Amino acid sequence: MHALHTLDVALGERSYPIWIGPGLLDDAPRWTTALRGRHVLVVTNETIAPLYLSRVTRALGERLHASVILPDGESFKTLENCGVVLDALARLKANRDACVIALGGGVIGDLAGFAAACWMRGIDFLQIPTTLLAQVDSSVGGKTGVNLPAGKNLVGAFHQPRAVLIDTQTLDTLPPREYRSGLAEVVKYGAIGDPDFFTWLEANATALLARETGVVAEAIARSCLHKAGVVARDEREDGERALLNFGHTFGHALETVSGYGSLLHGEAVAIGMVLAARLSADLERAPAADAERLEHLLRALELPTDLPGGTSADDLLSLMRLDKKNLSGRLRLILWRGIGHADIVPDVPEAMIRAVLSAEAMAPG
Ligand SMILES: NC(=O)c1ccc[n+]([C@@H]2O[C@H](COP(=O)([O-])OP(=O)(O)OC[C@H]3O[C@@H](n4cnc5c(N)ncnc54)[C@H](O)[C@@H]3O)[C@@H](O)[C@H]2O)c1
Ligand SMILES: O=C(O)C(=O)C[C@@H](O)[C@H](O)[C@H](O)COP(=O)(O)O
Ligand SMILES: [Zn+2]
Repeated sequence: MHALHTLDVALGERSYPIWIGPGLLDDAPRWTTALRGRHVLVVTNETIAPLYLSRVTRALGERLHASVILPDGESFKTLENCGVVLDALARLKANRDACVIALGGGVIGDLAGFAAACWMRGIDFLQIPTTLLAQVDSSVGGKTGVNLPAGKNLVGAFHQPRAVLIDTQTLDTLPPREYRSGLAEVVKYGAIGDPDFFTWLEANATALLARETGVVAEAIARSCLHKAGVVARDEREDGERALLNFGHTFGHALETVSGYGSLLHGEAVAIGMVLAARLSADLERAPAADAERLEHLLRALELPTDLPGGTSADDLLSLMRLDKKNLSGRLRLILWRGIGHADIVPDVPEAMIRAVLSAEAMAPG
């Protein structure tokens, strides 16, 4: 057993706790303090509901509550399903002191959080993340939203949760591929800002893959600490927060061309980080050896590092032009100076991006 760990996302009056520990779902006296009013809507999906929903609803006691159980998958992170959640809030007659509980991975967290941001112009929400990816990244920081066919997360709002409850035992039921997908975002924190953490990840790759409890708990806590710090300093991505998008300009384009189906978010980010590192080396901003070290760590964690066969550079570039970091039609990418140091780089020549995509598409295996 590992102790409860509490972190804080410091945002003045809107500060909130991140509770991390095993079995926290059953610690209702702690997490129900985040619920202010009578009405509670739990949003989850058809995979998670049979595993964890009853433990959440049991804790709600006398409150007026209802649940929305969505179909499972990235392709359901849509405006239409946001509407399904809003309709459920209407049926519940939820007032402005109601709370939406997001019980699930990043898809549920982003969508339920966006519905909470929209209902009556913004009500509380509580994040109960059940994937590694959601525990280390998406549940913290208040980026909520949905996809459009034209691109990832193109519609959304910044809306912070009231609290984040990370029950590390929920990872026991998470499929291996989903678990590995979360490791990509963990590697990201080391890659962009914490060389010591990167070295720690290299040393603990086998233990992480084997899901050794203490090592996983430490990876979660260090990731949340990094993200909470960035969010506290730059909540709305006016500067530093954009670094958390390392690998995402490529990654989001890959997810979109794959039709939000074949590649998981973390897998797309892993490939995207390798592309960003190689591009940085091509631009002589970073040592090529660091790109190789990143690739090596991702491979050790059994994550993909190559573009899927048949990916069109033109299709990816066209999607990258709609990335939210771009300004006045100009691409802005997150590149790096090597392990632990990332930068926002405007005006990266498209020919260089095309070259890295084409070299990658032609590489063997
Ligand atoms: N808001 C942010 O800051 C942020 C950050 C990173 C990613 N994201 C978004 O998060 C999404 C990806 O999140 P994800 O990787 O959690 O994917 P996901 O939400 O699709 O969950 C992955 C899979 O695991 C299943 N699952 C969840 N918890 C489980 C459990 N405990 N046991 C068994 N199965 C379980 C889900 O049903 C799903 O099939 C993407 O849409 C991405 O854009 C958002
Ligand atoms: O919290 C952030 O800021 C991030 O960029 C975290 C990313 O891992 C995450 O995938 C996020 O949803 C991407 O944001 P977007 O602004 O590019 O949609
Ligand atoms: Zn991400």
